Amino acid sequence: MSVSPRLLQRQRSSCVYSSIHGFNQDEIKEKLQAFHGGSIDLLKQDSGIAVLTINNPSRMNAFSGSMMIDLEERVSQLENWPEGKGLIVQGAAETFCSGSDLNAVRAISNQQDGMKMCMFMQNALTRLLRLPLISVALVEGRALGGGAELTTACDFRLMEAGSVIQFVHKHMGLVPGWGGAARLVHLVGSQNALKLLGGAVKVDPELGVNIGLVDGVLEGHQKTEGAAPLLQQAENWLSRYTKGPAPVIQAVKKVVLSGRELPLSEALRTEKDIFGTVWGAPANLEALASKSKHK
Ligand SMILES: CCCC(=O)SCCNC(=O)CCNC(=O)[C@H](O)C(C)(C)COP(=O)(O)OP(=O)(O)OC[C@H]1O[C@@H](n2cnc3c(N)ncnc32)[C@H](O)[C@@H]1OP(=O)(O)O
Repeated sequence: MSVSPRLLQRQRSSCVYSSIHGFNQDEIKEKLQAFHGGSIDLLKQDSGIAVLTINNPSRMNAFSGSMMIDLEERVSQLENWPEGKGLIVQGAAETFCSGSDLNAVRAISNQQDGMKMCMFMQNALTRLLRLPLISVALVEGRALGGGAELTTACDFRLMEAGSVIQFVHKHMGLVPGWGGAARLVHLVGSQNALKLLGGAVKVDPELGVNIGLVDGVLEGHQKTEGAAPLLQQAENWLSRYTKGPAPVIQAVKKVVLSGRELPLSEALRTEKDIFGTVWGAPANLEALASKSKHK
């Protein structure tokens, strides 16, 4: 698939690492490709809500090398989706993700490869978080290690009753490397982040809600009679934020993102630019026309 120069430029500006940091994406992709298995599947729906599925059930949806490459490609597709409004990230076969595939980790356990994989995944997950879509991680079963980090690359987290998010890195002699620690501190504050990482705490839905990591708890559809399928519950939850025209929803995400990531003056200037894309645009004119009392 050929990528347009504008899209390439947008991708680069969303990345943390580029050639000036000694990062060569093609080189690490070649290495990761050797560790195959599983896939990352993308379904773009007419509703403007896409579903991204981490699919490697025989390994509890652990990330193989080829799945890391898949993820980056799916993010590229989502960056180039003008009709998009929302995104749900889920795991296949009733569990979320057990982190990186330990077989692949063993094979690239040298310092150099580890750093390259780390930069590749930080770039991919930063681009995921910076998509102009409102995103939700739907946690069913377990989100462990890199799987827990992946949940923090979404705007919101929903947990099924009985599910667990656990930063198990300490047990592996590691710390998060996919950007999960930095994002966790933003989400729950440094005190709570230190507790979760230092204690490799099992976060259940109740604890998750209490510390502000989790935004909603869904009924387990297999345990609760009459409960809707989890994905349906997640789509219903998300739809309150994605109702309306795509350019407006994307603008909402962009102003919040710039407020979150940029120094105030820069965020204000960015907000002005984004405001300029919706002011006088069709949705704005239609809304004005419907207010007949104020003509
Ligand atoms: C910067 C990123 C850092 C990281 O992500 S490091 C990786 C962190 N993740 C982990 O340490 C999780 C390791 N897995 C486990 O603790 C357990 O498998 C887990 C997820 C609690 C499930 O336990 P059980 O329900 O008892 O099932 P099980 O152990 O028999 O697992 C079923 C099959 O899945 C495999 N699996 C699970 N997690 C994996 C992983 N991360 N990499 C590779 N394979 C993995 C496991 O080996 C087993 O396979 P098999 O049936 O024995 O062939």
